[in-house]
Amino acid sequence: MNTAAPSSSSSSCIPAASRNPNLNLLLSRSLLPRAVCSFPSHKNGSRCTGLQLEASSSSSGSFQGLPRNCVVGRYAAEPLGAVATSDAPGATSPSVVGEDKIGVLLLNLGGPETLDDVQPFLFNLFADPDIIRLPRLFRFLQKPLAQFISVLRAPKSKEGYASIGGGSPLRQITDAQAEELRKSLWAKDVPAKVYVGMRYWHPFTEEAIEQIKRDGITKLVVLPLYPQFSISTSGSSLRLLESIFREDEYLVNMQHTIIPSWYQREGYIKAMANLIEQELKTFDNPEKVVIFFSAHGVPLAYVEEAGDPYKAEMEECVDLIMEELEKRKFINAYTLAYQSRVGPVEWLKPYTDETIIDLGRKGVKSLLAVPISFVSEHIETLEEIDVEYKELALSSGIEKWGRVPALGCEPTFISDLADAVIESLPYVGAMAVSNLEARQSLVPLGSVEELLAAYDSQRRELPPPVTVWEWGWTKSAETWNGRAAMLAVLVLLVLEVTTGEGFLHQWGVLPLFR
Ligand SMILES: C=CC1=C(C)c2cc3[nH]c(cc4nc(cc5[nH]c(cc1n2)c(C)c5CCC(=O)O)C(CCC(=O)O)=C4C)c(C)c3C=C
Ligand SMILES: [Fe+2]
Repeated sequence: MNTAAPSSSSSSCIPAASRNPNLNLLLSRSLLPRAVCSFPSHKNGSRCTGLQLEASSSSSGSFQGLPRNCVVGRYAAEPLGAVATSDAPGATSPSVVGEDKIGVLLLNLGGPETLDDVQPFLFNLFADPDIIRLPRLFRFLQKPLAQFISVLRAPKSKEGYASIGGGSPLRQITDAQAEELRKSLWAKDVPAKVYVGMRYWHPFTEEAIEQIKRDGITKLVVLPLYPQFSISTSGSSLRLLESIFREDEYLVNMQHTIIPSWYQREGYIKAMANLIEQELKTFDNPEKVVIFFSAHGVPLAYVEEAGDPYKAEMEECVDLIMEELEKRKFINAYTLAYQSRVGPVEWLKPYTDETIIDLGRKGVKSLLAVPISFVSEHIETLEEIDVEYKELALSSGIEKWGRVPALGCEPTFISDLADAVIESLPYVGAMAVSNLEARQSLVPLGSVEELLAAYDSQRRELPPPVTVWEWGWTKSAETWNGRAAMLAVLVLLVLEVTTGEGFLHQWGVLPLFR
């Protein structure tokens, strides 16, 4: 039985110097031409032209099926001619390109570093209106609700983090990725400083921004470390960033650009295919292995009500990886499912656990799990996939189980991120000059709202992913009854938590969660 653990070498941080020299060919290549615009008004996947961001901001925000970021754009060829390397790699002073100091800000989720961090980390997560969006009238309940849910969930989450060594590895891995990216940029003659800004734990985005200001960065490339865009991940981080920028004179004047998603980049696709190929070869009969892509889920309402492009981007990403594998003569069966749902609302389907059981029932014997929505090892790869889903697979009739490691500092991947940064440099500060080509391709200063509006124009209320209460006969009645009941219960719970009195205390339930 093959129960091979993911090989650590591919996810460990290998010096940029050892990367494949052929990859330098990617340096001047544009973003994959295959990536088509699927803004709401372009449902047939036609290519973007002109002011897509503005055009889409007035549309309905409910776009099933195809919405994806318009990150195609042509690459304006000449920008790096002006780059002058003035520091040696490894120097600590901010990078200087001509008069400019270039910074790259990596945005990520963040994770609790100790078990004591778990509840406050969860509070930050649930206090985010892009994770739980309450009706306007009840916004004042966001923080008490976050407090309540985080206290309730903390014991289960702590168990998970305890089982992977007492905390999330995310900070360490993201720092290592930042360092490798810096080295790769320097090796490509782009001396830049790389910063890490987390959404829910240290180093917080605000801390990174303070450092960027202290370093006097004049041009900033913002790169969310999520390959696919979701309102709940990159969207949330970008919304926060824009609010920080708006309130700060220095930042308002600093030129920047944003790479909203990059799942379709050739280097990323190749890096994923490399890792999959490597793991496939550890099976006795690689051709019989079903490749099982498992992505972090989001509540269905994000896609169906708010227009989150996440599902469409995920599906396209899987197709691109499989096409790459086919080119390498791996014609395996494959499937995509969604994991890590929280609470009883409906999330994207099919669910990973149900799909594993189903595959076992259908007689599949070899399964290779591929985490697809995130580029670092984290609790959901190390605990949920490696322990829970593996056990489930083995008890469902699957005999051989393997798991592809997360990309981490895989050199092809890091080199491609560096290329993405370099390709974005011509667009830095593009809004200031209203450069149409730039607006078509990347997200310029001040345009985050426009980007989000493309998917999330009405900022609709989204059912909290963690609490639901439903009754009634029609769908609409159920929804409104559910919301009203849920809010009534929330008010009672908040009162109970804040006063220390109420039915849960009477029943002796609440102190259990303390
Ligand atoms: C693309 C990746 C992710 C999406 C989309 C996403 C949406 C999402 N997540 C929650 C709730 C939780 N997420 C938690 C941890 C967590 N989430 C992601 C990634 C995505 N989340 C990662 C990488 C991690 C792990 C970070 C780490 O510590 O290593 C947690 C905490 C862990 C737990 O208790 O299970 C929660 C809760 C929601 C509600 C959501 C979409 C609305
Ligand atoms: Fe999550």
